[in-house]
Amino acid sequence: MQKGKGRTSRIRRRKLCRSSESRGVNESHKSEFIELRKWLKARKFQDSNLAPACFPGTGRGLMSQTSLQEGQMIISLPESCLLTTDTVIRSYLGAYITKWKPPPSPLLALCTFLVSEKHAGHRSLWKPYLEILPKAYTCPVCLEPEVVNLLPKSLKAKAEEQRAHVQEFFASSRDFFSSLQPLFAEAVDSIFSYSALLWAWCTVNTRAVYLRPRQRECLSAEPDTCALAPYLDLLNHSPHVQVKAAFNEETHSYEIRTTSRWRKHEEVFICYGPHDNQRLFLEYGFVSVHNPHACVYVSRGWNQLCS
Ligand SMILES: C[S@@+](CC[C@H](N)C(=O)[O-])C[C@H]1O[C@@H](n2cnc3c(N)ncnc32)[C@H](O)[C@@H]1O
Repeated sequence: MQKGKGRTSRIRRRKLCRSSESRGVNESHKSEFIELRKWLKARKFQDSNLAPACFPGTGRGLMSQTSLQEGQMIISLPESCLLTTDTVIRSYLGAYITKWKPPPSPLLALCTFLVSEKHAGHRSLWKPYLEILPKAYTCPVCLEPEVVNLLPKSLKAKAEEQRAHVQEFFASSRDFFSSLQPLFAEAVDSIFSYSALLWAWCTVNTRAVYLRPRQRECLSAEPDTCALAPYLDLLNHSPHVQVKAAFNEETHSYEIRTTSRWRKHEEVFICYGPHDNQRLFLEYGFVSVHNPHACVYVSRGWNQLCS
C-alpha cells in the first residue's frame, strides 16, 4: 500500500502543518532572559503567563504558558520598568538636557539615553534589557540603497524620505551630543555615531508603546508619548486580534488585556494598529501575509486612464 496518499494522512499532514506554524521553541532558559526576569522582578514585575519563544513564521515573540481567556490581563508592567523621558531626565543626562537650548525633543532624549547606556555596557542599570534588543533592524531606513532601488516606486520614495528624516535627525543632534563630552572618556563622535543613533531610532520606532501626552519645559513641544516597555515589547503583531492596552493610573502599570482566547503554547499577539503592509514595512520592517488592511497604492490620475 502506498503511504501518505489517503484522507487520514492528508488530515494528519494538515494538522501537523498547522501546529508547527504556531509552535514556538521556548527560550526562557536562555541566560539573557533569565537576567531580564531577575531585573524585572527587582522592579516589582510579577511573572506573567507568557514565555519568550522563537516561532517559525514570526521569529521571536511571547508564548502562552496557560490558556488565556477573553478579557484576561496578559501582561502588567509596573511603571518602574518603563523607560520614558522621566527616566532620562532623572539620569546623569538630565542636567545636560535641561541646559540645552533649544530644548531637545522627547525622541532625542530617549535615543541619547539608549546610545549612552549601550555604550556603558556592564555599568548600565538597563543592561538586561539592552541585551535582548535586536542588534539590527529591517526597516527601510536600514536597507542598502541598492535594495531600496528594488522597491515599488511609491514605497521607494517613502523609504528615501525616511532615510532623509533620520539623517537630518542625526545632523541636527550633533551639537547636543558634543555638549555631553564631559560625561565620557572617549570622543562623543565615536559614541553617538550615525549607526548608533539609527539603532536607537529604530528601537524606539519599532518597540515603543503609547503613553498619554505629557509636556515638560526642558523638552521641545513634540508629543512626549513614547515609552519602552521591556519584555512586553516582545509581543508580535497580528492584524486579526484585538487588545486593550494602556497605562493604568491606579495600578501605575502598563496593562494589556486580550479580547481573544489563546491556547496553551500558542504565540500571543497584539495589534499594533490597523496598518496596511506598506505602513508595517516602513514603521516596523515586516509585512503581514494575510493582512485584511492590505491595499494597493495607485498614482494620482489613474482613473483618467479608464475614462
Ligand atoms: C515590538 S517588537 C516585537 C518583538 C520582536 N519580534 C523581537 O524579537 O524583539 C516589533 C518587531 O517585531 C517584528 N514583528 C512583529 N510582528 C511580526 C510579525 N507578525 N511577523 C514578523 N515580524 C514581526 C518586527 O521586526 C517588528 O519590528
